[in-house]
Amino acid sequence: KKTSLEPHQVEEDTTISRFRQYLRFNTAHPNPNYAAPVSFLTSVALSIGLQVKTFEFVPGKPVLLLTWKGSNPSLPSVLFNSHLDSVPAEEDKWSHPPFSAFHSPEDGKIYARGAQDDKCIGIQYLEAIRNLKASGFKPLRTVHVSYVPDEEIGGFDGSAEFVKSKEFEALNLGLVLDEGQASPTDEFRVFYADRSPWHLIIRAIGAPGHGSRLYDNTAMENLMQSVEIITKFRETQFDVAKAGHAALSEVVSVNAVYLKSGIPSPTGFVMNMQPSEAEAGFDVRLPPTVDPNLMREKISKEWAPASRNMTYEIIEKGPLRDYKGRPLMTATDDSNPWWSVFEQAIIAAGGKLKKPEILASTTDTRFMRQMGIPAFGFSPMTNTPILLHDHDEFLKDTVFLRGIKVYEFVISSLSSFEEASQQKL
Ligand code: MET
Ligand SMILES: [Zn+2]
Ligand SMILES: [Zn+2]
Repeated sequence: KKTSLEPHQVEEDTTISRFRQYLRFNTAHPNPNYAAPVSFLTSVALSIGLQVKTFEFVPGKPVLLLTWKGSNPSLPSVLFNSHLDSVPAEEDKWSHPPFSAFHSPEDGKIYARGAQDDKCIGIQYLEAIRNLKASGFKPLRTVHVSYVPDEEIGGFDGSAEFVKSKEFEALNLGLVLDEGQASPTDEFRVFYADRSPWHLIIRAIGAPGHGSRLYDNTAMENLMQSVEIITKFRETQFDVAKAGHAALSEVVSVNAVYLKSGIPSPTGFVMNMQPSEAEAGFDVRLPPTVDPNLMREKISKEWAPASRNMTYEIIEKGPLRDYKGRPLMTATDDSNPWWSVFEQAIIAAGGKLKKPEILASTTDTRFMRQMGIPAFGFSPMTNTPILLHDHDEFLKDTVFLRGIKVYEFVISSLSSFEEASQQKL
């Protein structure tokens, strides 16, 4: 096979075909197909010679666990996690159907919902293990690979159940790797914390009346005042980041995702009636450094004050603190011996590593960190635009294949790490 050509210019690699096969399962919410990808991954895992177990902590929501036993299984093991599910895609706004995994012969881009988030790593883990096995490598520590459901809707029936199980405890984990985010530059990105999501719903009520009247305290007026206050807060946070005082992931983000009011009519809305109820929904993300109680206070006093006939609901999507009450952060200094092993593995793979970051979005690592297990977020995608949850999500074949090489270094280094004393967390 000619190696001077880019992968998309030669007959398609079987590795790429497996990636595309995995991408073609429609795992989008609200009805993700879990059975088919789990059976596909199972057969790939068996062909590599991994042990396979499936758990259903919640019926119909499988957790697939693959195991490559180490020569010293009494040492804490390493887990490589990814999620099976995807967010939906607005198909008519995509250049190629989101579950077709179109592979462009021109530039090697593979288009699919999940190409970056996060089916790439799900296949890369397996291909890296396949290659390591073929090279004769034997891990010292046991390596586990897990595929979990429902991450995109909060992970409550997935990782949250998994980490509470006796099966999870029996894994005796020393370290977890999970998804990260693409890097637009040639530096790899690694994440030591996530922001925690809150779904905030604010509701206003007010006197209804004729659409022509000017009077005080309508539901819409109450709601829109709050929207203005929240927009100002959003600006202050954004300005801190724009001024370079913090990364975007180090401030609180609040983004309106819906506004709901009006009295429906067959042609739209009744226009000459002022509605008596109005509601807005926001995606709020809190960095681990922020005090959630101060945010709660702000919401109740400024964003949805009872004095303006407002109520609110905060739906906390997961834990904010670990089992000892500490913010969910993994150390990236000498206090965490895994850190330098990981860092060295990237360097050995010929990669450059950006300073560790807080992830702007949220992953299942918060459930692992909650248990006191160190976890890094990492998806080896350099020179790639950040397209998670966007239209035309893609990953270039060459980037995907390089990621497998990177994981060969990462998996072999982490699983060979000898240090006997375990990090005390
Ligand atoms: C609703 S929990 C968060 C799930 C998803 N990974 C996100 O960051 O949006
Ligand atoms: Zn993801
Ligand atoms: Zn996602």
